[in-house]
Amino acid sequence: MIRYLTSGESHGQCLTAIIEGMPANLKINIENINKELKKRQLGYGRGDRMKIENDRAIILSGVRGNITLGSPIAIQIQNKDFDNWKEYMNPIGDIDLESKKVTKARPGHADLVGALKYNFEDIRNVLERSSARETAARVAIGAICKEFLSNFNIKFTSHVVGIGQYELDKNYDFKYISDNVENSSVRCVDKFYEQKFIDEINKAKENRDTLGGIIEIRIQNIPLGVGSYVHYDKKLDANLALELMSIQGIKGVEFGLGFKLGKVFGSKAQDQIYYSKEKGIYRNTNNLGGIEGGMSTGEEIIIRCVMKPIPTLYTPLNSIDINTLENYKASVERSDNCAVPAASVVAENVCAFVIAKFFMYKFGNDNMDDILSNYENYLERLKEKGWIKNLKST
Ligand SMILES: Cc1cc2nc3c(=O)[nH]c(=O)nc-3n(C[C@H](O)[C@H](O)[C@H](O)COP(=O)(O)O)c2cc1C
Ligand SMILES: C=C(O[C@@H]1CC(C(=O)O)=C[C@@H](OP(=O)(O)O)[C@H]1O)C(=O)O
Repeated sequence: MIRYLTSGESHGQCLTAIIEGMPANLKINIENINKELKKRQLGYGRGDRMKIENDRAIILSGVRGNITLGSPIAIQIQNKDFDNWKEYMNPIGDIDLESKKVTKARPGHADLVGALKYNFEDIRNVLERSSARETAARVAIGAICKEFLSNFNIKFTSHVVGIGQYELDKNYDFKYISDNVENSSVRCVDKFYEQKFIDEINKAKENRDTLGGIIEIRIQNIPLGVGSYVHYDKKLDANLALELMSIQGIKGVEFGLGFKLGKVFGSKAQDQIYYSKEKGIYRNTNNLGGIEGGMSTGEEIIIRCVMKPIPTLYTPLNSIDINTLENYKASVERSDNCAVPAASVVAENVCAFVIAKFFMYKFGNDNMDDILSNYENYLERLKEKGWIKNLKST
C-alpha cells in the first residue's frame, strides 16, 4: 500500500514529502508536477504570500533519469519566505523567540487548543505547522499519483461551485469543466457565477471579512471494483473522505447527490441496473457518485466538499491572550480572504493519492508492466463475460 509523510513549517526552510510504494519504471514529467503546484498558488482571494512563493518540486531520491526506482521518493518544495523569517525559524542555533511571539489565539484556527495541548506559550509553534502551506507537499504527492494514473487514462478535474451565498445550479460535464476551469480566476466555469463569486470575495475583503465555499471533484475512467466492502479501511469513499477532511478548512464531504439523498425515496436514489448487448451492464443515472459498497462502479466519481471561511480576520474576533488570560482581539497574521479555488486543486490531488493507493491495491505496485497486464487481464475477464464493453466513462 502506498503511503506518504509530509514535514515542514509554513515559514521554515522547506516542505518535504516522502511517498513510499510507487511502482518501478513509471515515467515522471516534473513539469506536470510543477503545473499542479502553480495551480494551487492561484485563485482570486489569496493574500500576499503567494506573490513571494514560486513552488517547484525538487525530487531528491527514488527517481533516476525521470524513471521511478520503486524506492521511496523524496520531494522538496522550498519556502522563499524563509529568507524573511530566518531569525525566527532557523531549526538550529539561537533564534529570536520573543519579538514575533503570538499569544492571542485566532478562533477557528488550531491556535488555542494546539498551544494548550502541546504546552506552548507561543502560538507560532502551532500555526507554523497547522498552516495550509503544508498542502503544497500534498499536491506534489498527488501530482505524482496522477502521473501513474494517466497510464490508465484516469482523469481528474475540480471546480468551485459555491462561494458565500451563491451556488452553481447547473451541472456541467467533465470535459467542459476541464477545458474551461484553468481560465477562471475563481475556478468557476459558469460566467454568471464566476462574477458573483468575485463580487462576494470583494465584498468580504471590503468588510475585512472572509469566505468559504463549495468545491466539486470529478474523476473519470476508474474501472469498476477499486476499493472494497470487506473491511472498513478498504472502502474507497471512506478513504477519500478521510483525505479530503484532512485538508485545512474542509468541514464536509458528500458523494453524488450527497446530503440530498436524505430527502428522497429509495426509488429516486438508487442507480437502477440494466443490460443490453451493445452496452453491457449500464445505469441511466449516477446519483451515488460512482461508488457503491466502498467500490468504484465504473461511473464518474463525483464528490463535493465544503470549506469554512478563513479563520484569520483583519477585523479580529474576540479571544484571549493564552499567557495572561486577559480578553483581547485575536492576532492578525497575513492571510487569505478566500482560498476555496486553491483548496479545489488540493482536493483533486489528495483524491489522486487515494485512487492510486486503491488502484495499486487491486492491480499491484511492483512495476508498471505487471500492473498494466493485471489491469488488462481484469478488464478482459469482465468483457469476456459480457459484463462490460468498455470502461463506462471512456
Ligand atoms: C489553500 C488554503 C489556504 C488557507 N489560507 C489560510 C489563511 O491564509 N489564513 C487562515 O487563517 N486560514 C487559512 N486556511 C485555513 C486554515 O489553515 C484552517 O482553517 C486551519 O488550519 C484550521 O483547521 P480546520 O479549519 O480544518 O479546523 C487555508 C486553507 C487552505 C486549504
Ligand atoms: C502559505 C500558504 O498559505 C498560507 C496558509 C495559511 C493558513 O493559516 O493556513 C496562512 C497564510 O500564511 P502566511 O501568513 O504566511 O501568508 C497563507 O498564505 C500556501 O498556501 O502556500
